[in-house]
Amino acid sequence: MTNTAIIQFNNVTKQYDHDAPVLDHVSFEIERGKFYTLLGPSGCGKTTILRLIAGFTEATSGDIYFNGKKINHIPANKRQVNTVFQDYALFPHLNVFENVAFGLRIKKMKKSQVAAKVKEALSFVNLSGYEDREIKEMSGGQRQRVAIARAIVNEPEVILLDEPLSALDLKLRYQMQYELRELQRRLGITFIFVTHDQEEALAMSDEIFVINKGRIQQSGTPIDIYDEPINRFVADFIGESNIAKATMIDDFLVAFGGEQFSCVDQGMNPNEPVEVVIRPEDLEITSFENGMLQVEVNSQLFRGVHYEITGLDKEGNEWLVQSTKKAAVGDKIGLRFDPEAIHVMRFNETEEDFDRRLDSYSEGEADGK
Ligand SMILES: Nc1ncnc2c1ncn2[C@@H]1O[C@H](COP(=O)(O)OP(=O)(O)OP(=O)(O)O)[C@@H](O)[C@H]1O
Repeated sequence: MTNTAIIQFNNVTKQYDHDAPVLDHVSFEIERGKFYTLLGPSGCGKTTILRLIAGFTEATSGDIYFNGKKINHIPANKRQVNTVFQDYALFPHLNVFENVAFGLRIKKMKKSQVAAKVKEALSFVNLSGYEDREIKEMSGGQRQRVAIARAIVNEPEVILLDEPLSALDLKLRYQMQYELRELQRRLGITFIFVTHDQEEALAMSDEIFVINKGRIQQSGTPIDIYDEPINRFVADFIGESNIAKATMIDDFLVAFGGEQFSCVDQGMNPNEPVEVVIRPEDLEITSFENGMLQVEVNSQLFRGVHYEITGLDKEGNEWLVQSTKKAAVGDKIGLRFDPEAIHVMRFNETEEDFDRRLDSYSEGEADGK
């Protein structure tokens, strides 16, 4: 475990009854003081990870550590963790002050200290002066802030946020994304945020875990995950992508769309079937003759800042391009791209498989193979 790791999952599996596991041998580390996002489609196991960290449920197998100590059987109220729920779970019959003070009162803190801490927490979320308001008199965004104040007032080491922005309209959602990110920076507490919205994850996080079917597919910074998706699921889930079936002819040479291209990837088997990703913004439109790939335009949409054009290559792959250039349906155009824009992926490889593959190369080198 690294020095800064605050939470560690070691081969954690969670299974209900005899169903397939909801989490399947999940291992990861959470470093102190960063903003993490668990990103994945509905039912992939995001909330289950939060519940295991909070102590609302126990792992079927595997170990969970907090600050280096195993916490598998430590009850929720003994953990240095607070949760902000999707529906905020505020007490409707209590005013803002009492909602925030609730946890401190349970701890039997002195009245004067409670008042000072609640005041500070409310000022952190820009709600100073709202102490006496009823919850029903607060807007969605304000309720959200009360829920956050209630979590931070306990001074936890980690705050878990389960889709906390999903009930807000788009404009407020953007504002709260900004506020939450700023708040995390100011407090320096570790935030673990759950969402199924990839844009939200890219905008807010230091680190993202992309999860599918109970397994972490990839973890990394937003830029790593966007630029270097490890498999089709991640490439597809994070932003718009062009994904095509391809053949890795040799190191640095890949074939797709009926042509061969230089690329920066290596270390696969000769003629291994793979998939390639090229982001739409990395494709440039040129004349048919000058195209590295030649396509026939089959759709065009004006999106305000650019046109979104799709075209089919001679193998029938569809390529989406974002361009300020116009092209009409039926036009034959060429596409150009840099070798770095081509990203080669092995079929269904997850991060763990990838790491194992890298290890096996270095072991091979050490053996002199
Ligand atoms: N108490 C339970 N008993 C049986 N199955 C459960 C239980 N809780 C969750 N599950 C199942 O575990 C799977 C993962 O659920 P989880 O809530 O972790 O997903 P999620 O990624 O947070 O989804 P969402 O975005 O829809 O909240 C789902 O298939 C769900 O039906």
